[in-house]
Amino acid sequence: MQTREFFVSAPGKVILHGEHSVVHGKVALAVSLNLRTFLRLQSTSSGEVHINLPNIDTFLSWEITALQPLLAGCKAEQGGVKELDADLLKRLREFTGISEDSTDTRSMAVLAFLYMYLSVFAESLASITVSVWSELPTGAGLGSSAAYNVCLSAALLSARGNISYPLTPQQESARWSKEEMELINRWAFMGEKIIHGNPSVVDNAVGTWGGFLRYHAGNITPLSWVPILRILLTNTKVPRSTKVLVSGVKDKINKFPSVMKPVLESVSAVSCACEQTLTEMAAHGPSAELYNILEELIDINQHHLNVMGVGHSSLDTLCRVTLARGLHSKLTGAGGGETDTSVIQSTVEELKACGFDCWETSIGAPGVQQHSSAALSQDIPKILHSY
Ligand SMILES: Nc1ncnc2c1ncn2[C@@H]1O[C@H](COP(=O)(O)OP(=O)(O)O)[C@@H](O)[C@H]1O
Ligand SMILES: C[C@@](O)(CCOP(=O)(O)O)CC(=O)O
Ligand SMILES: [Mg+2]
Repeated sequence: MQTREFFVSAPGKVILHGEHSVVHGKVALAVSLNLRTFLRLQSTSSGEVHINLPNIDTFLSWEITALQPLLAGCKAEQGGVKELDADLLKRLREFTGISEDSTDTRSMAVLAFLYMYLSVFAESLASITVSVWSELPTGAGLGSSAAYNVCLSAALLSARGNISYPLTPQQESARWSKEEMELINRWAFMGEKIIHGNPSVVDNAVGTWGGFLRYHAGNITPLSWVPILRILLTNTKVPRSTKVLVSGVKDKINKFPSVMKPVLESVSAVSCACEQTLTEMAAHGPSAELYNILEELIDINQHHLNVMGVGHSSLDTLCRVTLARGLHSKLTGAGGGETDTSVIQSTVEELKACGFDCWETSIGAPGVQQHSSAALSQDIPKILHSY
């Protein structure tokens, strides 16, 4: 390992349309958020691996000699990671005592970290300390798991020497090459598989590449012509697990295939209609009529998501409150919408009175990056250094 300490970050995401149906091969439109997860990796000589996850109050360490036996029989990945190593995952579950049906926040984060660390460093386990802190709420549908996995993947692969450290001494932030980012994305997907069970690739793709993406059946197309959308994010703070929701939708499709398949198809059509409307806005300028179409599509999609069984009474409250002020909302894994200025403040106040967290954020942030410590707001290195 060449560098003693370095920092990386990756953004969260909002899915405009296509959550859940994307898992079943349909079109999704997603955009990165200007809310990021930050990771500090430090090489040490302690003979231990430390992970500090202050957002979820988790601080753990292991002796490398205790981890080494878990690798018995494992082949080191030569960069072409495609499938989860089920045997390694099983040994890790036994070692950590994390059962297969666990969706516990801490357990999932620890399992994803240990799996990636052991796989990437299989040839020679290194003493490192990894600290991760995020601006994203955890488990609120904003892709915190993907931002976490993308950061882990980028940092571990760099530290292992599988990809470069792109930052030069003159730079504040830098990105990896296309090939390196593809590798980051593939390893991040392994982490998503551990946390989500059956993820699409959308969240880790947005965390890796950033910007606005169209995703369909393995093909990622960046969209560069999107008009400015103001997104009012609302976190209803109702705890839920993506893994459980995704598997619930699958059960529903299996139980009522002829009812549910047209719903997935319709969501896909909503994504395409939204994409077409955004293209028209970019070509001819936004108009009230086009914004109206975007709003109607949001309402239609939210109804479809309710049909899939991933709604919640708190989301119904949110939609009711915002609609009373002429705003249209849908969940994004769990929440999103679009707006006009004077109405926002009063809507935010009313949503906060319902017990929800609410904030406006910008979209289209860059994907995974390496940063100099000086380039980060002072608070972030301070938080990451304090563990
Ligand atoms: N900052 C973080 N620190 C530690 N673990 C995290 C962090 N952010 C996300 N995670 C992991 O990701 C999980 C949340 O993933 P998920 O249920 O997919 O929700 P979402 O991705 O919408 O936030 C958490 O339970 C935790 O295991
Ligand atoms: C529901 C889904 O479409 C998005 C999940 O997003 P999040 O983890 O809830 O932020 C699942 C997926 O695409 O893997
Ligand atoms: Mg997630």
